[in-house]
Amino acid sequence: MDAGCDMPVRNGAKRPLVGVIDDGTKTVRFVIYEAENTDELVSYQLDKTEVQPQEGWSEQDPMKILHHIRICAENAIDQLLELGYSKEDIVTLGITNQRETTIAWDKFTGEPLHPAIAWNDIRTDSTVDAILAKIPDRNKNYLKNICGLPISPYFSALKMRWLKDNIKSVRRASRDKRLLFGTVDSWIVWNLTGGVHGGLHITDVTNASRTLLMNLETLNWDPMLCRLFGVHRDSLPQIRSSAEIYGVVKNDSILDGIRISGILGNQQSALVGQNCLQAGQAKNTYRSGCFLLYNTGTRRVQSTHGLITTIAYKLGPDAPPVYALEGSIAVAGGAMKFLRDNLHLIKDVAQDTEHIAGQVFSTGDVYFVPAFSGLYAPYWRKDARGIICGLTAFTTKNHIIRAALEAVCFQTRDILEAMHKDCGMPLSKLHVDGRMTSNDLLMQLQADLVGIPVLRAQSWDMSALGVGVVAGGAAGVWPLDTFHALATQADTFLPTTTDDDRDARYTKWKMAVQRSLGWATTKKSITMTGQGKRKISMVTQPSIDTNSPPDSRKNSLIENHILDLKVDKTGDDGVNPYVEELIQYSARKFSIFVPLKPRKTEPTILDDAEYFMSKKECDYGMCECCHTEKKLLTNWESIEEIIENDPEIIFDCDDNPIMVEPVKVTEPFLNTIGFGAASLTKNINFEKLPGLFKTIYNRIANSSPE
Ligand SMILES: Nc1ncnc2c1ncn2[C@@H]1O[C@H](COP(=O)(O)OP(=O)(O)O)[C@@H](O)[C@H]1O
Ligand SMILES: O=P(O)(O)OC[C@H](O)CO
Repeated sequence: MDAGCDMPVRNGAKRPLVGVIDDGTKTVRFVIYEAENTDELVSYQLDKTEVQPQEGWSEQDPMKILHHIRICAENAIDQLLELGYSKEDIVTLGITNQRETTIAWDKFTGEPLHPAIAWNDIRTDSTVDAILAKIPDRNKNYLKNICGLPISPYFSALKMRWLKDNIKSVRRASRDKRLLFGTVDSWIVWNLTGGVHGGLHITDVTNASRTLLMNLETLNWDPMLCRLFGVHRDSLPQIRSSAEIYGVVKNDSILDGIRISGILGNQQSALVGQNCLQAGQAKNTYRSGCFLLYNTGTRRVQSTHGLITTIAYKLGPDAPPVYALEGSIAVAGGAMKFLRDNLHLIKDVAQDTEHIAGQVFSTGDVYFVPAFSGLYAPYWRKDARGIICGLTAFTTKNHIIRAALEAVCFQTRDILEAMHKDCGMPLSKLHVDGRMTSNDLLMQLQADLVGIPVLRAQSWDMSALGVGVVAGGAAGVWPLDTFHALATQADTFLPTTTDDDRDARYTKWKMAVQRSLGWATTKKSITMTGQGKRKISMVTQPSIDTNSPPDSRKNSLIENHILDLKVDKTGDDGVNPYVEELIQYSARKFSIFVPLKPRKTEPTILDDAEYFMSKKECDYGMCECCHTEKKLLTNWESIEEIIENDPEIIFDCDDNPIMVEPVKVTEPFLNTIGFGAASLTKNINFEKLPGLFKTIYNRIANSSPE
């Protein structure tokens, strides 16, 4: 803090103020604290609108996030004025945010290139499969010793990769070196600190550790991971510590001129807010999701039981990183919103859940596994889907709502069991926070179902407090040891069940989880996704039989026909309009996967990196692919093989999609064409080709230049 500042006087105390921006999945808040006082002075909150354009997709409007922050800050500061403070009394700002949610924007215009892809969006399901296909044993934990995370749609690298694969403006921005990627903290800081006029493109270690791209040892972007996921380091933010003065707000908002000195992902922030600053301390935060973090100090513990290793905090550029083991639960409070908005079983989450669920003494043996977007820790099963089981004619909505509350508690037990196995020591008490913890029934159920005391924090919002302390510390107004010395007051809920009771119930929960697994097939048939109609509508000049059903992949093999795969860079800005169409409608199903080098028998991660280096992301002329003639090779033998591998769309080194085009043949049903050095011919039996593929073939064939 600047010495000699004239600080506000309230109740005889002279304390500077710390403002906190808290961008959650469903809400945005602005909170103001007096330094060294853990009670909120004022706060203002707005709900967000989540957009779900397709099943499994979850998007947010990046501009609205900024707008909401602005409104929340203005309203909170209005309240401040009423208390006799002024805006100038806020000496610094901290930012805490939903993690993993990914935004791509244009460095020169500041425009988002796509809505933010939220952390719980599972559109990258098949991207995950494409990556896993090239990893030994399809081992989703293969990268864990580098970045601490399993390969899952949850993490940002998959979302970045999806954006590059699917969104033309993102590819173009990448080609023109205008692309910036970031988690929400980066987006907020860049905009607050000037945006196109020199905004800081930074993130903190805790957020970076959620991308799948940061090396936990070096605390920097890992070159191999960047190549593997096809993300260029130039588009990534600089990784900074969680507590330092990064810069000053430079925009026309009410926050203009205030320093920013703390950034923490919201779960790490809650760990700090709960004062879990010693190795061995843990907290569980119940919000839209639920996240249990266990501080392992400067030791990086690698879980063998489905937990992830993450950075807890790094309190200054020269401070050592502190690590945590995390158990992530995708759906906690989110299940309550589902009961309200989708099933209409309740009207008001806060008032109704406790009241209605409290009218019955048990769930009547009903179990609700809210695996809406798969299951995270410790299962990491993206193929799981939600189930409610054990229904009888006796079941009422009371039982179902109670089962939804219990689901959070059982999932917490799953995590505690894994943590116990990893750390060897069971937790003797559970510190909890988050808005859901205002539900007393939930708290009692939690204690009963895990069998240890549950200690509820005095204030539900530990996420805002955590980064408030950290930002205040970096600005010199909130020494961490003062905070550390504070005993956090808490309500305690003691278990009232026997071990046998709770183990019997837990066994039943595990049975329910088993039933939820494997529900989502990776490749849904066109009928299931409702895409069939849309795809067939692109048929304009069918010249090969298109009557076979579009999803009849089983009969799709043909011999004796030929496709030559080569690059086409015609059309304005280098993108062939048919390629666009392919991308939009069909290419994800039928484009061709193209390793430049023959595959070795045992693929390794380095092969994969090499592949992406050469095809997906090149260093603007420095890599192999720039010298390669743009005709494509594949060693796949059949259309089925292509479909089975669900290949990605292919890009050249300028990030333009590469055309998959049939060769101009004089004899239409030529038997065999050999493999040339720079082109591939494939033998395909058109009799068995699926209708959709024929349509694409014809479309391209008819458009081929003479
Ligand atoms: N009394 C309550 N009982 C059960 N769930 C609640 C209660 N109050 C809020 N919730 C749930 O907790 C979540 C609130 O989280 P919030 O702090 O607004 O989250 P986020 O940061 O995830 O946007 C919502 O999903 C809501 O359904
Ligand atoms: O918005 P929350 O509080 O559910 O937090 C989301 C997490 O940060 C996702 O990892």
